[in-house]
Amino acid sequence: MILKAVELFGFKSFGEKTRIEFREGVTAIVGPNGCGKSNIVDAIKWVLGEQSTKTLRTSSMEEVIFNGTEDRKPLNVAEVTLILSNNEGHLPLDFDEIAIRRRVYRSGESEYAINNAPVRLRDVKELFFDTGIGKSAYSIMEQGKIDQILSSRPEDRRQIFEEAAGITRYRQREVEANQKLLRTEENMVHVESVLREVEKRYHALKAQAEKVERYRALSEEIFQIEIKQSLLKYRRIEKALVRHRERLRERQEERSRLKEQIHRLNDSVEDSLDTMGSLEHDLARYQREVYGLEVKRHSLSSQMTLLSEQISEIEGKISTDRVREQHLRDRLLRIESSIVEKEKEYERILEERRHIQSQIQEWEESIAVSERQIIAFEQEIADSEGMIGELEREREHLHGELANLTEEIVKELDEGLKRSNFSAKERVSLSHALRESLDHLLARIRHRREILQDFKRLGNPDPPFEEWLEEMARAVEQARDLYAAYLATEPSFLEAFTAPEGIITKKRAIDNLLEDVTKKIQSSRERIAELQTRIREVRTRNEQRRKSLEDLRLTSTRIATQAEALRETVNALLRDKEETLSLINQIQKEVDLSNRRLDTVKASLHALEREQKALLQEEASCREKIVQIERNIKEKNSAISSHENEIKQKMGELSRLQEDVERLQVEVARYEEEIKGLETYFEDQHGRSLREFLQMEVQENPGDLARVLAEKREERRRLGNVNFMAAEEFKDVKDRYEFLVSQLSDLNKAKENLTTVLQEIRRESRELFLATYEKIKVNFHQVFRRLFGGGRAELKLLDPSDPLESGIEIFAQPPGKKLEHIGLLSGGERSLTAVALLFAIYMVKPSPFCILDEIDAPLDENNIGRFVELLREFSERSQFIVITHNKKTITGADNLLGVTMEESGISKIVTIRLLGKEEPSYAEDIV
Ligand SMILES: Nc1ncnc2c1ncn2[C@@H]1O[C@H](COP(=O)(O)OP(=O)(O)OP(=O)(O)O)[C@@H](O)[C@H]1O
Repeated sequence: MILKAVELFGFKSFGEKTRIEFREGVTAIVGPNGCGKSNIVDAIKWVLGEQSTKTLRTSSMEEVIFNGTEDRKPLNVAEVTLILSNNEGHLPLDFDEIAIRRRVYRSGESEYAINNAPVRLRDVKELFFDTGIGKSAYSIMEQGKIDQILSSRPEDRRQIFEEAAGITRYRQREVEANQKLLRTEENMVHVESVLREVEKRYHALKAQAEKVERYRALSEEIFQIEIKQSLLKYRRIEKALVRHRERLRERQEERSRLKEQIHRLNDSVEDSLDTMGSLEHDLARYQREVYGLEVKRHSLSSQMTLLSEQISEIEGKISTDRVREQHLRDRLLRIESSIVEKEKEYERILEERRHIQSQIQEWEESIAVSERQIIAFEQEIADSEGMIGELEREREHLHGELANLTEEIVKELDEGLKRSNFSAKERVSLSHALRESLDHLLARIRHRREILQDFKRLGNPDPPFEEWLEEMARAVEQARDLYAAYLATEPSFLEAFTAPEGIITKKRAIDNLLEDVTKKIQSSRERIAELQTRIREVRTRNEQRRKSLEDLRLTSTRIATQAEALRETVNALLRDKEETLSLINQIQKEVDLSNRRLDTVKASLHALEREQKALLQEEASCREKIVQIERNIKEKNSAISSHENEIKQKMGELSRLQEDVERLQVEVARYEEEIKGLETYFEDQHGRSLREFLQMEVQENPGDLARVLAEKREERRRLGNVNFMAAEEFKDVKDRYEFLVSQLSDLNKAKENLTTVLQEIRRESRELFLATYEKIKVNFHQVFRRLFGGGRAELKLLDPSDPLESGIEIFAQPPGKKLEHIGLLSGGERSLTAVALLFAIYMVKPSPFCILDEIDAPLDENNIGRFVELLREFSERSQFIVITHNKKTITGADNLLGVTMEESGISKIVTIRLLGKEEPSYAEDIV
């Protein structure tokens, strides 16, 4: 984390909006006295939550707002923003850059914001817990702070040690826990005092409530006994009522049953009289029926004889028809087999005809193809003849051109020869001379060879070669001269003749064209002759095809006639078949008809037989019924007289029952009236219905109940006056009392928890503090020796038994001096000692950035050197912003910021980066 920038507006001398950018390493802020350097430090402290006006060097918080100058009006708001880079996550916020802003208005309103979101001062403080940064931490060191470190009160030094130990957070938690503990104890005291009050009332009301309780219990018991007494009476009457009702119901049922029986007997007598009437009527009817049935039976017998004769006649006709039908079926089989035969023959002929037809079609198609071929050949002949005409016209034209060209060649040749003085005579004589010379040379060579052979034969070893060669060379020279003279006679213009664009070349081209044209004419004529031969051939073939076609057509016609005749034969056979089939059908119909008639006649005969049988049965049954009816009439007569006797007896019984029923009805009404009276009395007495308690069981006897009731009533009377409100009041007080007791117990538990937490915090704080303190102690001695070039320094806990409260004493022994309490050191020595302590702390817990405001002022040249060296060393780990007037410190810085007051009373920032290189003179001026 580094401090990237500070933006100020309206803060002290920064009346204009100013942004001060910081970089890593050591930055020196320089400028004349009173130009506003320390105001920058104040601004940073202010944003970090400084509330002390003394530390801010003002008398009130509004004084930090720009007060105006002679030329500028005062402002109403002061605002400072710190911009920190949080790439390494030192601060517990998930942002790479954090902007913390504080604003104060003249009205006194103040506000904080982190990344533009409004926050509380507490949030800002918590953000920097244990980072070494903060209004009272060690990241900002100024003369006042040096004094604080070295002040005579050892307790004041503790804070920076605690910050380095990282126990600020624990301190905060401890304070909070202590506050909570205090609040808990206060609450306990309060709860206890209220509880005491409530407890007194609780006991007083408890006794009254118990009396009310007893009174209510007795009343309830009395009520219960009274219910039981009433229930016993109620049940007694009810029992009698039920018994009487049951008896009444029995008598009524008996009466109904008797009435029913009498009614049934009357009905039965009436039914018997009705039955008698109908029986006599039936008897007469059956006697008439028997007579009728005898007559019917005789007529049926004569009909049945007639039908049997008809059946024999029909059966004879059916057998004759069946013989006829068989004859016809044999004939039909014969006809069908000849139809199949003829159909096959017909199919074969048709197949043959189809075959011939397809042949005819093929011949016709090939004749048509040949005709088209002839037409194509004739067309090609016509085209070739047209082309021959054109070629002949071209040949004629080329002949004309050739004649003209030949004339031109002759003319040009003559002119060329004339121009070149060509002499044919001279050329011929030179060619003769050349030939002669060469012949002469050849003859000489042959001659010398013969001489050489003679020399060899004669054995003369030395022929005159030199002489011969001399002679030969002369002869060759002569021939060469002649040849040169011959070449000189050749006319030079001939070359132009034979050149590619020369006239001879043109002639050759025309010759070639003529040859081409002649060849083309020749080949076209050959093609015409060939085509004519092919046309003749094709026509001859077509003639033969036409003849074959004619034969095929004749055969086809003949086959068609045969097919027609066969079709006729088949049709005749089919007609014959139809006729035979219809005859067979007719016979079958007749047979069916005869069969149906036979069935009908047989059915009629059977029906008559059945009818005859039925008549016999009916006659028998009628006779049986007559006997039965006569017996029934007798029985009915005796039943009627018995029923009439029974009715008389039952009527006597019925009048006795009627008297019983009327008496019981009077009894039941009396018991019902008694129950109603009991219920009304109970309701009047208790305001509740007795019916609510009908299910209740009563074990006791009436005597016991009466005795207990008298006792309970006496006890209740003895209770005297009762405060019925006491019970309700007691309930409220009891709830409150119990609530307070439970609260007190909760508070006790909370107190115990807080005490444990506090012990834990103190234990951890103590361990952390001691570990850090020991490290700082060792570092302090080492850094001191470096800064002083020797000597000794020590830290001491004033009360080692309570390190969290103990003051810290500093002892220092500069080289060559005695170990002394720091109060006795010189100003410079004190500053150097404080710086040593500061760096010793940094070694344990480096603060991410550190601001030193003129802490080098009291140091001499030697000490400044060592201070700057240490500063540079530590700048590897932390960012240092140093306000200084010292040139050595300035020279040791990486960056320079100048503060000026170009306009009186308004601070302005000038950035000077490379001191002594880019703008040395300006830096010097500012310093
Ligand atoms: N509220 C304010 N409005 C305007 N100017 C103010 C206000 N408060 C302080 N100043 C001016 O700020 C200046 C003091 O600035 P500061 O103490 O930062 O100077 P410095 O550069 O640290 O000086 P030195 O080097 O002497 O310590 C004074 O001129 C004072 O008038």
